[in-house]
Amino acid sequence: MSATKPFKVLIAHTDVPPEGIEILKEKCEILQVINEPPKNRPEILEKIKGAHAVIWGGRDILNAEILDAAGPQLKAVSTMSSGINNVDVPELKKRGIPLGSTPAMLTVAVADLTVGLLVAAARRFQEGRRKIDSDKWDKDHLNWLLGQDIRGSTVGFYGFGGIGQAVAKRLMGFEIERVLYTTRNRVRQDIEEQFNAKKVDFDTLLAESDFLIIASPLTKDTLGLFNATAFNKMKETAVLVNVGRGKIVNQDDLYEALKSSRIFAAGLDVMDPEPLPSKDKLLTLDNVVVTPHVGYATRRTRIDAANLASRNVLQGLAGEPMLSPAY
Ligand SMILES: O=CC(=O)O
Repeated sequence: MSATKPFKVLIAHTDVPPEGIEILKEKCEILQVINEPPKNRPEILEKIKGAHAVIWGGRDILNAEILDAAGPQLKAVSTMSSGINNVDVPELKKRGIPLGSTPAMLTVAVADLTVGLLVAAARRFQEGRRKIDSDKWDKDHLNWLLGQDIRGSTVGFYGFGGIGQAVAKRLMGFEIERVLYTTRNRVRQDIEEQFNAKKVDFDTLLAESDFLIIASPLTKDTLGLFNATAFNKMKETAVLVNVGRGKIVNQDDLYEALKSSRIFAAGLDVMDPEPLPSKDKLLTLDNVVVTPHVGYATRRTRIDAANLASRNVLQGLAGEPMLSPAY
């Protein structure tokens, strides 16, 4: 009976899989948001009153307005994401509220999609599809639609955490030659050995990568980092893949670099803005493959993320450190 349960937890998104939040039921009364975003904001503000914890499933902003509406008894928040750039972290910290996130649960699905984008961009999927659509399938020229080889290539990672390493693991099966990475801290030696990986500075990463994968969070240091200056240092045959955040790339500069064939192609799961308008100039290009930020959109990933978010908030409610703290 809900009256006997000590805690109230708000599930602030309609699509959180019930299997993932099952473990909350023993100790918590579950309040579920029913409306879809963005119409759910007033509903969240109403339902969060008196909640002890919240699972923040969507990409809308969790800020002081939400925390004020909840009240001082709020003890734990968890996202179901890797990125937490939609959360006002200083505000949560100021109030002493622990925040959990679920990066480890997303790694496999995002890594799979990253490899998909890399192959699609390298092998010109978008252009090929457009040729078919416009009855321009050319069967007479041997050099038609030649792509970039993955075998024997140097793959560069901007950000070489869980996702980057999972991508590298998958790409070993494609017989890549070596891995370069740029991160603040060097990864463990055994990981470097496993992938024949070497930490390099940003300019070396740009100059030597055949495939350059952005798998890092958006911070003030990464905002707009991949701009014209960066693209001008890359190989003309290089393929850029972004599964981090759209704003890490200066998209106008990327458009110019792709249009002028300064770089070969790009595969993007993240863009700026999101949703990307259907009339965006980027979509006019043949050498860009886009997916609508679906890196972690698999059924199992969603369940696993909801489950970890639930365990995070249960820990927070018990006054224990979260299993996957965001800070
Ligand atoms: O992009 C997805 C996430 O940050 O979880």
